[in-house]
Amino acid sequence: MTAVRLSHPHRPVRATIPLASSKSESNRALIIDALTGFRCDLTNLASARDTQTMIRLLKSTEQTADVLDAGTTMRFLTAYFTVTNQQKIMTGTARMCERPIGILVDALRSLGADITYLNNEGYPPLQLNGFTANGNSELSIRGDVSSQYVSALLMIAPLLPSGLTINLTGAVGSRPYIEMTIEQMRHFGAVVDTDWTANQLRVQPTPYTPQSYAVESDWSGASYWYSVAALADDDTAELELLGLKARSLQGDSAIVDIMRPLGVESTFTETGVQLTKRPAEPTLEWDFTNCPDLAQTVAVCAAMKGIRLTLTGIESLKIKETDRVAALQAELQKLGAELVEVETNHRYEVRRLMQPLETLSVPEIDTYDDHRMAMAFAPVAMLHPIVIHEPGVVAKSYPSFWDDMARVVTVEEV
Ligand SMILES: O=C(O)C1=C[C@@H](OP(=O)(O)O)[C@@H](O)[C@H](O)C1
Ligand SMILES: C=C(OP(=O)(O)O)C(=O)O
Repeated sequence: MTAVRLSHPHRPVRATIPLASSKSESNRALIIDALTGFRCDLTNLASARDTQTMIRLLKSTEQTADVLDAGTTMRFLTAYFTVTNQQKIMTGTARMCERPIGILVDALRSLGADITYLNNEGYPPLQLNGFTANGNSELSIRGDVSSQYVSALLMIAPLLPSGLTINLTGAVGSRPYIEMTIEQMRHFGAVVDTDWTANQLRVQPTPYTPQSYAVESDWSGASYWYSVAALADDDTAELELLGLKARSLQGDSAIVDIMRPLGVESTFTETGVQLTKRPAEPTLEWDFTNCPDLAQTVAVCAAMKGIRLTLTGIESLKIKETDRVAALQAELQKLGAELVEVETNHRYEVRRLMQPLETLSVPEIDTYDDHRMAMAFAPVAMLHPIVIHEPGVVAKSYPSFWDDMARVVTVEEV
């Protein structure tokens, strides 16, 4: 399928959305399960390609582990194969080989890993040549590039002879993902102390104990439904999102607070969360340091509602599945909007050019091999027909996205 055309919101806008399970929770649970010798009972694991790839590679006896475009799978498996002394070649898509990994490799080397770069220094592909713990039990690591390096080190730390103390230097981005890792580790019996004033994390050499674990629905995937509700031109719109909890390990549950001023009220029920409409506010400023995966959803939604949005904390978007800042800049223009850097200290604004929607032709959105570009722009269909190219990209995190979308709009292959 090369494109889908989305149009004609169903009236009234009323639907129950099954959602996908969280790939972030799934991939952590799978690594920890592997470190217990596969003795845990994991339920509701994600159907996301990133998680299915993790499952496949954990079981594979092949020497090359191709993670495709899955960042967590690359970073977590690099640490896992290292600590379990498996000699592997770690590789992925062309884009994965442009996503930095040197900070994690340096940290693993400082613990006794023998790792070589097969192509460019600091980037996959990597060759893992073996591991002999050298007794080092403390390291410092930058916290402002990717939290996935920190999560990867934390999860293997209970297996190190003296545990591990991690000192995070500089600003810490995506901290809720580090906290998710720690909470899941504790669930499986790890002993982790945190001192967030000193940005120090201490893991004792206490082995994991096998437990059961049920993965929650994915809050990042839920964000697209918040945008659908915000853009619905129907004050009675009601969406029920299944399997989400008010007390979540996922930092992207911040979408509840972000979307209130954009016109969406959340009510938690026994089965998930109910979205209803409320009046929107004319401006919003949000720091996405803790929830970078929400930035695209909120930028497109604000652009379509004519809300002036100021975004900070989006620097890490440049090293994700694509340069998401550049991709947003190019594609928002097709909606008569723009994303501009207003100050050099990474402060951006989304501005909607006051072009009436009716005068837009049907925008054709390019997706840059990025699932979140496809899903962030899809809710535009609540107000104006839209074509999304390469819709298959959603498989990375939310393979059933278009089936769920067909519950609220007409989805046609074109
Ligand atoms: O640990 C995780 O599960 C993730 C951490 C975040 O990455 P960064 O830490 O690189 O920002 C996020 O963008 C990614 O989708 C998933
Ligand atoms: C950035 C993402 O994933 P990863 O870094 O795990 O590839 C994402 O899912 O938006």
